Amino acid sequence: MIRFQNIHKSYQVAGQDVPALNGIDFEISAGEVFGIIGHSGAGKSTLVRLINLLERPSQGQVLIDGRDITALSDAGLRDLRRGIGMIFQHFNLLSSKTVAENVAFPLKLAGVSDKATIAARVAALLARVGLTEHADKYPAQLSGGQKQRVGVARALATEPAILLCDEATSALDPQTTRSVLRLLAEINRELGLTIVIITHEMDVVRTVCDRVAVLDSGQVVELGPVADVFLHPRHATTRRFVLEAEHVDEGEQVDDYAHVPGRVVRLTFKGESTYAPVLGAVARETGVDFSILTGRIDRIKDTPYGQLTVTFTGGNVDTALAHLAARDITVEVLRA
Ligand SMILES: Nc1ncnc2c1ncn2[C@@H]1O[C@H](COP(=O)(O)OP(=O)(O)OP(=O)(O)O)[C@@H](O)[C@H]1O
Repeated sequence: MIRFQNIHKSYQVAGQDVPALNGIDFEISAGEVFGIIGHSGAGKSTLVRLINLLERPSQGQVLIDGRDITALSDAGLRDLRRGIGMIFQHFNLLSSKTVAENVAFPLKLAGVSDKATIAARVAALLARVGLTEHADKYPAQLSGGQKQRVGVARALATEPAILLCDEATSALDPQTTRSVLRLLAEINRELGLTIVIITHEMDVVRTVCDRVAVLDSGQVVELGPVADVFLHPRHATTRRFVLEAEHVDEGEQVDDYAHVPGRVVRLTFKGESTYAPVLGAVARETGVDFSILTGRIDRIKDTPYGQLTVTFTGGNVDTALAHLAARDITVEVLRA
C-alpha cells in the first residue's frame, strides 16, 4: 500500500517557492490500478515521482507498506527503487542498445551477472510483452507501441511490486493505446502488481483503472471508484474531463433540448440493468411516451454501463421516474 500523508511540495525557482502539491492525503491499495488525472501543471508528475523519491516532499510523508520512505538510507533507497518500475511517455530507451540489451540493462544494474540467468529472464519478459521476434532490433526500428512494450518489459525486469506509468500512452494512437492498456491490465491481473497511471485522458482511466484521483492545482478534488467518478462527477474539473471524453458540448445540448417538449431526464444504467428492456416496460406501466435524445452504452473496465438522455411526455411521469429508480437506474432531471 502507498500512503501519501499530508504532502506539500514546492519547487524553488529563482529564489521563489512555486507550489506544486498542496495537502495530498490518500492511499493506493496493493494490487489496484490507480489513475491520477489532471490538466497540465496540476502536479501529476510531481506526485508520482514522490513514490520512488525522484522528488522529495517539502512536508509530509510517503509510506509504502507502512514504511516512511523519506527516512530511508541510500542503500534502502536503492532497494526501494528496485521494487518500483516506471514507464514514460517518450519511452526513454537506449538507442544504441538492442531490445534485449535494453531489457537486460536494469538486471545488470541490480548486480545480476550470470549471462544465462539474464538471457532467460529477458526471453521471458519479451514473451510476456509479445516482442520475442524483435529481440535483436534497435529502438529506431520499432513502432511507438512496440517501444512502449520494451519499456514495460524493462520496467518489469527487477520484478517490482509497483509500476508507475507517466503519460505512458500519450504519444500513441488510440488503437495502440488500447493494446498497451490491455497489456497493463493483464500484468496487473497475472502478477498482482500495483499500477499507478497518470494521464490527462479520461478514456485511459475508464479502460483500465479501478479507482481514480482527480488532481487540480496540487489538490485532490475528487477520488473514488472509476464508475462512481465517471458516471456521477461532482467537481467541475471532473465534469470537464468526462464531457471531453464523451465529446459532449453541454451548451449545444441545452440549445437542442430547448425545442423538445416534456421532462428531460438523464438515466444511468450500470451492470446487468444496462441491457434490460426497462424503458419500454415502464412506459407501458405508466402510460408515458418517451423519446431518446442522446445515448451510449460502453464499459468502465469490466462493467457495462449505459447513459441515456430521454424526454418523457404524457401519462404519469413522476410514477415512471419512481419505477425507473426502483429498478436501480439513476435518474437525474435535467429539465423539469
Ligand atoms: N523541476 C521543477 N522546477 C520548478 N517547477 C516545477 C518543476 N517540476 C514541476 N514544476 C512546477 O510544478 C507544477 C506541477 O508540475 P507537474 O509537472 O507535477 O504537473 P503535471 O500535472 O504532471 O503537468 P504535465 O502534464 O504538464 O506534466 C507546475 O506548476 C510546474 O511548473
